[in-house]
Amino acid sequence: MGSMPATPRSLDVAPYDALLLYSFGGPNKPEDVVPFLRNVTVGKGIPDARLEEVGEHYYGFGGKSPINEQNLELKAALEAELARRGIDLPVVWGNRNWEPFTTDAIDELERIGAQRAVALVTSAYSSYSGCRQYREDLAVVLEKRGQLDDSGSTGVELDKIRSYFNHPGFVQANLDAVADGFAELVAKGGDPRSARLVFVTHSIPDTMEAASVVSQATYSAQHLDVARSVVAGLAERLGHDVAWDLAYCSRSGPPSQPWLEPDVNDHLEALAADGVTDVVMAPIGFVSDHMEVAYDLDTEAMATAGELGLTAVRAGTVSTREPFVRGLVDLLLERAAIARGEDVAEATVGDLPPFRSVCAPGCCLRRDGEPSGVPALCGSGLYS
Ligand SMILES: CC1=C(CCC(=O)O)c2cc3nc(cc4[nH]c(cc5[nH]c(cc1n2)c(C)c5CCC(=O)O)c(CCC(=O)O)c4C)C(CCC(=O)O)=C3C
Ligand SMILES: [Fe+2]
Repeated sequence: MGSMPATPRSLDVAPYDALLLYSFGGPNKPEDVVPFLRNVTVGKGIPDARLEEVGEHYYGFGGKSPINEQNLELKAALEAELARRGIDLPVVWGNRNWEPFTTDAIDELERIGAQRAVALVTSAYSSYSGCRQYREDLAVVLEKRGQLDDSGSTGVELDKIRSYFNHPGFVQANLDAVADGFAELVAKGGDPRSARLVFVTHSIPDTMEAASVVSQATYSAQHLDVARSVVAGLAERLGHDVAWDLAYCSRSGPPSQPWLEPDVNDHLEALAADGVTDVVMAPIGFVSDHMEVAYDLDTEAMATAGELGLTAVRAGTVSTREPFVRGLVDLLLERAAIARGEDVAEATVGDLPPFRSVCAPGCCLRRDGEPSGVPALCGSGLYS
């Protein structure tokens, strides 16, 4: 992966007095599934048939998503890494769509006396779904609590760590996971030289993809950048090149609405038709093995691969891999230095710049040129 930029030297987290680990949330038991799906889809125009289908995915796993336990593991790993470096900073966990909800997390920040916290969202890429929606939910919840005015929060102040898809820690952890995936393929009797590496991420509507360019490069371009970095590192480790593609999973929305393609199942079919026999799927779009991975990849895409007679392996997500967790703490220190007005080197790998710590006007809207009218924190203005 070439030269790795040095980690920030200062261990100063001022002006922050808490880290908010901010995630999507998921159901813990069957009775949670419908209310959770209602929270996720309010005002989104997702067809009922799709919702029933997604509900079945959750019921198939006992009505419980693995995402909450995975976030607790990440929280524990972050706490351990902070302690290892001698950094004293409480970590508070909250979710947009399930318990502990955003408002619970803000209660907790108030309880511990936090004045200014920094949010780390469990989405590495920038788009409406991975960036602005998190920022909007923070603002809307503060507004409901009567803690928002034109200048932002009147309670605990909240900043955000930049989209970290091209941070060395995230890329390194993905490279390690893909290399492990290739080792598993070999153990299964596959041929790493002829295997196809299929990077996978969550599909989004084409309109959301187009709007995501304001954040410095589109959602798909961000993934291609990570993919190229991982492929370069993998070729070094394996001693030969590997052919690769980017495919998408978890499409929803009406069929009339175009979303990013190819779908991973269609893509596996096309590969098999082309004579490919071995595949490694790498879910670089997700930070842990939550339901999109457990169902859409491990259940559905693996079944497709089986029907096609492919030897297939699903590589791991970054989850609590050491380079990822270390990188997140580096990003926290970087963000703190930026908040203090210091000149910091923002580490990246690949061809794209470090993404902004304070989102630009019009960044990551749902659709191009359509301001939502919904306030959002951590940007250049509450309604920009
Ligand atoms: C880019 C992206 C990420 C990655 C970034 C990030 O991690 O944030 C992500 C993550 C996740 N998506 C998740 C679940 C769902 N996403 C849905 C719907 C949608 N996702 C979208 C995009 C994304 N989603 C979009 C454009 C929609 C259409 C509606 C809308 O415009 O918002 C729906 C509704 C039903 C359906 O349509 O599938 C569900 C249930 C879970 C929880 C999994 C668990 O429980 O383990 C997680 C981590
Ligand atoms: Fe989603």
